[in-house]
Amino acid sequence: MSFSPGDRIAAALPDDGRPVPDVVVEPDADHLARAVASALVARLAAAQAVHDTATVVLTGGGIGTAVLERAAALAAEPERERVDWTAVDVWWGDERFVPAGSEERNETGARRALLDPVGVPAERVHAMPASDAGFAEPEEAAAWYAEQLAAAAPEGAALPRVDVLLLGMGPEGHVASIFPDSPAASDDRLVVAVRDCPKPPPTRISLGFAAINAAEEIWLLVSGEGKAPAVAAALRAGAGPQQLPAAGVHGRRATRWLLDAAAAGELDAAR
Ligand SMILES: O=C(O)[C@H](O)[C@@H](O)[C@H](O)[C@H](O)COP(=O)(O)O
Repeated sequence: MSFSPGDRIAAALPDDGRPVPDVVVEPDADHLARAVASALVARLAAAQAVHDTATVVLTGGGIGTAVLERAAALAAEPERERVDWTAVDVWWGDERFVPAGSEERNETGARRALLDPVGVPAERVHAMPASDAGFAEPEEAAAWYAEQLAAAAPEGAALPRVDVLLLGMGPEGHVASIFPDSPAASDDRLVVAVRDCPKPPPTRISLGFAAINAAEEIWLLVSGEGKAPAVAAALRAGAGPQQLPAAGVHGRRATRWLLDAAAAGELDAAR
């Protein structure tokens, strides 16, 4: 059996005791970005219907930024389901420890693509610190961000409720800035400093697995055939999060792999 665009193949995946991930395949990157943007707006609107506010954790990366651009375009279409962007809290899964405003920062791209066009209020935009924000070391910046998360948590909880946490994935299976066989992959802190990162820039801040996996829903956005082997490996029973961080990602209620056909190209071999 092969997977066609639009197939939902969760039932075909191995059952090794993990929450069964939901896998959705779209024909190409453009369709993927549009589909994820629609789903994101609907999911945040649904969270607002229950809680008044919604919380999303953003990713950098090509497909992640394309999703934000598509979400901003939806906000300009009044007939679409609407999210109240003034009542959305925005956090990040990882960030490059470079000066504010740098094009290398995930924050810079997200502000341009979505946050500024739709008018998310400044007090709801929880950016990870830039390298010129007054922290001498990324470890201090990471500790500060963990404090911000704790301060936003409801009584009795360690973290705020995260409705959707978006992640990209690198071709070797990294998520956020947790790279294969890196110290961050076995660090149980909520937020970690990352040094000597194999993908430039070398110094970063990242949520750890403990914070990532506290999200209600995690959506992994993956496009392109270069990532097909890592997608298949992460969905194979027994994949280890140290060697393949994407395999260590499990949302509390849902883990959704949102793929284009090229990224899904080796899923047959995963079964
Ligand atoms: O800082 C980073 O490198 C990103 O946060 C990273 O996790 C990214 O999301 C993936 O590498 C996918 O990136 P692409 O979609 O651009 O391949």
